[in-house]
Amino acid sequence: MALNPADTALWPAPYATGAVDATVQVPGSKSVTNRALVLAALASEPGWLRRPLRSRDTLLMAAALREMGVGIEEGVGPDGTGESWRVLPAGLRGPATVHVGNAGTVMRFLPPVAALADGEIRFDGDPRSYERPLNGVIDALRVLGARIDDDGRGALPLTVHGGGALDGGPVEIDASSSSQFVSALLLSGPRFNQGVEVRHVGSTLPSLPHIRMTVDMLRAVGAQVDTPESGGEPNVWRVTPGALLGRDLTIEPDLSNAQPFLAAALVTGGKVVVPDWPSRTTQPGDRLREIFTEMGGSCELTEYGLVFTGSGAIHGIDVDLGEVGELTPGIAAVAALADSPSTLRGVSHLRLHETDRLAALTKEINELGGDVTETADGLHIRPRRLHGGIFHTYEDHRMATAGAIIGLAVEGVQIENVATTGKTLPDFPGLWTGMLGA
Ligand SMILES: O=C(O)C1=C[C@@H](OP(=O)(O)O)[C@@H](O)[C@H](O)C1
Ligand SMILES: C=C(OP(=O)(O)O)C(=O)O
Repeated sequence: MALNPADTALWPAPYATGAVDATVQVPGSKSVTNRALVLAALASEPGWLRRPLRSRDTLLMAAALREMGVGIEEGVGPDGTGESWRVLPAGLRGPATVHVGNAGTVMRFLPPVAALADGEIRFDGDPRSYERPLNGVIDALRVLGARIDDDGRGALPLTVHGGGALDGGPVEIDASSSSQFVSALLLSGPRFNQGVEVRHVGSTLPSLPHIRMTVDMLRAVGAQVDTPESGGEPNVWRVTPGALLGRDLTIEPDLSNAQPFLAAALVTGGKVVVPDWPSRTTQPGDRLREIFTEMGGSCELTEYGLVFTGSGAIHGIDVDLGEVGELTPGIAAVAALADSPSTLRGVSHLRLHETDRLAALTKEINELGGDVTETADGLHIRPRRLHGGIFHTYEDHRMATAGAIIGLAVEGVQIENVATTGKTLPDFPGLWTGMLGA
């Protein structure tokens, strides 16, 4: 999936001439879709995913599983919608090549699956995927009995020599650079001969809601999981070996991708409704209800969805985003337009995301006239009057949506490569202009 030259084109971010008032149907969650695909592929019977996200990250996940022998069919489910995938698990096998793009979920969740396959599975991806940490998964899989060839950097590219089964058992990892190391081992854990016991021995552990999402989804397909929250030791997760059920799962809207639309209500003093906002969820984006309320909005969660209203005022915030790191770019964009300074903390691991997000946000907001400084673990943002200019995105979907938020309030912002939003949000420009009534 090489970039095509049009991807580097500039997209004039729409400037809002008034308050937005829109209902935005946000596509399915990347994190839920990619976990559901893995769990369905490892199950002992077929399953359904309804309203799955079809974006670059999830299509790469589906393509990789198909490469390893899993059937994933387009389907019309019992609810009559055509928006379904039917997953038919099969004996996982190589030889196969998996292209991970720059999807953290694909590069981390699939090596354990490949270790269960019969044959050689080669992993490759975008240039940035070579720089993103994978050592936690590679080292752990070796301890658990897998044979992996890599170039010694603990990163892509690599080859997993699947032996058809894996011993499993106890393993220690340092997941301070990505919670996805823990999720990856837990997701395949029920299929390891001895299950798995993952002990995080590093300093901080980011993105805990995403680990809870993994645990919840494992339990929903019949796995037995012991966690620190269920009375176990701190930082230890245990998965018992056993068969997984095929389920019929409707994917929730992606609440992190709802962020730019809620931000639009905040920035323009308008109103945005997101239908089907779940009343209970492990998605980190649910924290936006609290964070964006503190920044000046108000929200009401109804049976229909979330109604979010801006007041016309935008306030700065001092907040630890360690649990919800993927919300940082959108919060930084709103903070740059606020009436007081902000401090975003607990997100040093963002330097190893799609791009170095702390450096990228600092540079791009400052080039529009802002005053952002990087700290050891986050950003200080002092709002200043911004001007138009090019907002570079570094092939990072959340940089592009952050730039679009600023563009609502600042005339003349041009987003480089807005197509990069396709990593998790198909047709972002269409949804954005639709929201603005264009
Ligand atoms: O498991 C997941 O689905 C994710 C976990 C988080 O990763 P990190 O823990 O690496 O930040 C998050 O930032 C990413 O967008 C999705
Ligand atoms: C960090 C992110 O993605 P990934 O799953 O590639 O880690 C993200 O979506 O913000």
